[in-house]
Formats: sequence, structure tokens, C-alpha cells
Amino acid sequence: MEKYRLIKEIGDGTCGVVYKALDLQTNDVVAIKKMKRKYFFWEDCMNLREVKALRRLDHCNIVKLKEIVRENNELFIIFEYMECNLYEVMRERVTVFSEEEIRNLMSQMLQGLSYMHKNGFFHRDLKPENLLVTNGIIKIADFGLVRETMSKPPYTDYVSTRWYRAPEVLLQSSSYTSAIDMWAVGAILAELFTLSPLFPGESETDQLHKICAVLGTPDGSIWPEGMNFLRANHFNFFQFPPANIADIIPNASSEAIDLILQLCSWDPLRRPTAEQSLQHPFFHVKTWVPYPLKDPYYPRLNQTVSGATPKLELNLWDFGAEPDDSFLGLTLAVKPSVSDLGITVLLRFSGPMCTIILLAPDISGSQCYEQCAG
Ligand SMILES: Nc1ncnc2c1ncn2[C@@H]1O[C@H](COP(=O)(O)OP(=O)(O)OP(=O)(O)O)[C@@H](O)[C@H]1O
Repeated sequence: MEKYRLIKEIGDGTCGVVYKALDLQTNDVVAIKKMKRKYFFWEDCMNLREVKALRRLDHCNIVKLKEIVRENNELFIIFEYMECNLYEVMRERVTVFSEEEIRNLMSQMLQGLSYMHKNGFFHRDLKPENLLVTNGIIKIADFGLVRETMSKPPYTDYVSTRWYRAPEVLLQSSSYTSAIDMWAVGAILAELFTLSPLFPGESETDQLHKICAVLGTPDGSIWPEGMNFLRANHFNFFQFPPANIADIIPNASSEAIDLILQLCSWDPLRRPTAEQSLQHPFFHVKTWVPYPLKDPYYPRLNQTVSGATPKLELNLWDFGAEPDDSFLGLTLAVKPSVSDLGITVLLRFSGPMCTIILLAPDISGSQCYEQCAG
């Protein structure tokens, strides 16, 4: 670890203490998670869910794993550094976010989540503290509870922070799916509007009551399978009618409220997937193009953005290896198809993967599109 100089502690979680540090070889600022337990074998390190998942996930809205170091039976996981988490961003806000800002953050989160779900993982602990933010770019972090979608239930281990925990998990279903992440997304979306949690339960029972007080008590027509969970848990709900969400989130548009209600459906089968959520009318407003322009971790991207005119032709000299040890960055600028918007298309390759990024220099954002193989 002599390669790194610790700067300060930035987080203390269940599994590890996180430090801001400097990579003395590259001068990159990094985040180092020092795991609290000892690791006596490399095999144990490589079998860590967080490591296994992050080695396979490469997306601009998922925090990048740079390196793993085991020294004196201690394990250090080195990530790209992010300035803060979404909880801190919300805590420090004096005014509420505009709907456009929320759309931007949400679309990034959903793109990362959609990629992750399609690659066979669900997170299980989405919450504002686990969404890291730098210059308006949001990345999903803390994969300590991640699961493979193909892994077989029962899932009996503790899952997710209470306020963002889906009802099926609260009712101890052991065969939940990636829909539990979508519930958390709904709760986070609501919180972005009000800057306070939608379901701030003080215990597991209180959590269910808080959910009932907002959504109304479910019955067999709303969540058929849920009735079995209730019986199995001998749980008696207080009878609540659904609240008017527009009263709870007065600054949200009807589209935003509809998306929150769909994501926070009692029945996991009725929740939209991350990909379906991105198709929701909430995201389809005029010429809005999600995703912020500035990403300090991709200098080539910034160069293009800061330039007065977008590159319009294919520049072969743009193919150069980036000095980034986590991926081979190749950038290609091509003529935009929507000429009046001056959009620049960037293709960034990472191994067999390719990220297509549309940059719109004269409007408020750019779109990071799906990854494709080959
Ligand atoms: N790459 C990073 N850049 C900057 N800060 C980070 C980074 N990774 C983590 N942090 C900070 O450290 C905190 C704890 O990190 P993390 O959630 O990964 O640890 P944990 O032990 O798994 O925590 P938890 O108790 O949530 O499971 C985060 O909330 C965040 O504020």
C-alpha cells in the first residue's frame, strides 16, 4: 500500500472504512475501502460479492473498481474517487431540486441499474448514501449485498436499509427479485422532491405502517401473493386508505407521481423494470437530454465538451489509449445525425464493451446510452 498516501477518512460503513487517498504513481485521487475483517486467502477476496460483481460491471453510472490489494491479511479495495454521496447532497440543499435536475439524476441511476440488472446482478441496498456524486454525475456504489439474479433463493441474509426496503423483504419473502431495487428507486425519487424520506419507519412494523399510510393497505386484488406473506407472518395491517401523493409531494408533476406510484407498487410484479422506467413519460419532456456534460474522470470527454464547436468528422487520431488502468479508452467523434442540436457522438470502448455517448454542447446535458458487445 506504499503506492498510496491516505488523505482522510470519508466513510465508515458496516464492512469497511473508506479513505480518500492519492495514488503516488499516477497522481489520481482514489477511494480506498479497508475491509474490517481479515482476509487470509486471495480466494476469499476474489469471492467477495462486491469484488466479483464490480469486476464484471463497467458502466459510467457504476463506481469503478481500480485495484484490490491484500497486505498483512488486510484487504483494500481501491475505487475511483467520488466527491460525495446523494444523502450529503440532499442534506446540504437549501432549496428543492428542480424537476429537470431530478430527471437527470434519476436517468443516470436507472441507466446504471438497468445495465446491472441486465448483467445479472441486483443491488439489494440502494439508498442515497450508496449513490455517489461528482459534478452532477451519479454512480451506484457499495455492492456488498449484491446478488446474482440467477442465484437460487432462498435469500435469507439481511437486506437493505429499512427506509428503502421493499414490502416483500419486510414480510420476509425469501424469493424476492430485482424488483426490490425498483422499490428503492421509487422511494429515492420521492425523496429527491421533498428532501425527506417517504417511508421513515422506526422499526420493521412501523415501516410497513408508514408504507400503508401512504399507499393504502393492500388487499388480494392489489397484491395477491402478499396476502400469503401476511398470513405467514401473522401480520395485521392497520386499515389505511391511500393518501393523495400530490399532497405529500406537492412539487412533483403528475408524471413524476405516476412513476413513483408505479415503482412503489406493493406487488413486485407490477413495478416497472429500470429499462421500462426510462421509457416513462416523466423522462420524455421536450428536448431534454439527460446526463451532465462534465465528467472529470474522462478528460477526452471534457475536451470535446469544452471545445466551442463539436467535432463533425471521424478523427482516426482520436483512437489513443487513455492513461486509465481500469479500461482502454478510445474515443471516436462522428458527424451528428441531429444537426441543429450539434450533438457529438462518442464511442468509448472498454474491452469488448462500447459506450455510446451523445454530447449536446449547447443544451443542458448529454445522453449515455446502453453498452453493447463487440
Ligand atoms: N468511491 C468512493 N468515493 C468517495 N466516497 C466513497 C466511495 N465509496 C464509498 N464512499 C463513502 O464511504 C461510505 C461507505 O462506503 P460503503 O457504503 O461502500 O461501505 P460499507 O461498509 O459497505 O457501508 P454500508 O454500511 O452502507 O454497507 C459511502 O456512503 C460514501 O460516503
